[in-house]
Amino acid sequence: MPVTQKGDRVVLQHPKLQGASAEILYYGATVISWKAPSVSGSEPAERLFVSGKAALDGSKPVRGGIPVVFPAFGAPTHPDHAKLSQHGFARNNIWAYESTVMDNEAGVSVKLTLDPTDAIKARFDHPFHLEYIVTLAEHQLTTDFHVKHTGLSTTPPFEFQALFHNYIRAPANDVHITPLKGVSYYDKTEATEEARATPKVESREGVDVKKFTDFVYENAPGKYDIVWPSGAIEIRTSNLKDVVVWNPQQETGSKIADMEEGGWERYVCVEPGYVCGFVKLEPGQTWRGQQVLTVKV
Ligand SMILES: O=P(O)(O)OC[C@H]1O[C@H](O)[C@H](O)[C@@H](O)[C@@H]1O
Repeated sequence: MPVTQKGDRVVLQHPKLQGASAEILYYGATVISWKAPSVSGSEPAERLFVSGKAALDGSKPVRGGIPVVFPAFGAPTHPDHAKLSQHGFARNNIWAYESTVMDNEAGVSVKLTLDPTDAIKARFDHPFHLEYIVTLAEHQLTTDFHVKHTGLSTTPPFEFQALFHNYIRAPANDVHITPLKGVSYYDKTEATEEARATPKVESREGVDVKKFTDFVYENAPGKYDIVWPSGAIEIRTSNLKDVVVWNPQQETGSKIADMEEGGWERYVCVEPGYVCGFVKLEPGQTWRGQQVLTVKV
């Protein structure tokens, strides 16, 4: 069966390619596994990092995979988001499985949804409907995030940020991310609020994460290559103008309670999103953000 619903997750299996699969937890609609073969046709291998200490039981957001960040990135900055926790509520609420959207020789695709609960309304009282479509193809995983304003025409618009927090499994000390040269970014590792709010310009041809990195690139190219000696992943995006590159290295990684020992050496987070400024959604409108992850080697 290409789509199997289990207790806490839905599992996608490629209809033709034995072992190519994806697993999505209902908690947070978090993709916690994506297995894809290399281009040369090797056995499908895990492409995402999930910490061995990650909670998968819904007690806290998953440390790894692809958490969905909505409606606020980081500590909320919008007055309307003041009651929300870091990265918002999409990643720590239970989504509903809606349907299998596609099931053919090319791949398989499912849709999950999230609507306001009383607990969400107490912190973010806006009429919305979220849809998340995850598509598994031979060397690809696509995630589509749709935000709909479901209010009547007289309802005020609402504002949000959105981001796919990809933990890409890769040897962190050997990765390079391109092409970000010349792109402005905010450096969240700076000690003062003023320095964090002052844009810098990326001067490197290929960005590495050999030291603690938490950079928010604004108006980035939208297509990124993450390359290391034995592998490469491409991320193509639509409607996601910014990208965050994060790796805590030992300096801050060792302080993260649910990070496995040395985990920071095994991934790089390359996170496309709309996080500088806010999307403003009018009643009846739907906003769509998409990424396509492709194994290139
Ligand atoms: O620990 P979390 O809430 O999952 O956040 C993990 C990381 O997410 C993003 O990459 C942010 O830019 C980082 O500042 C943050 O540390």
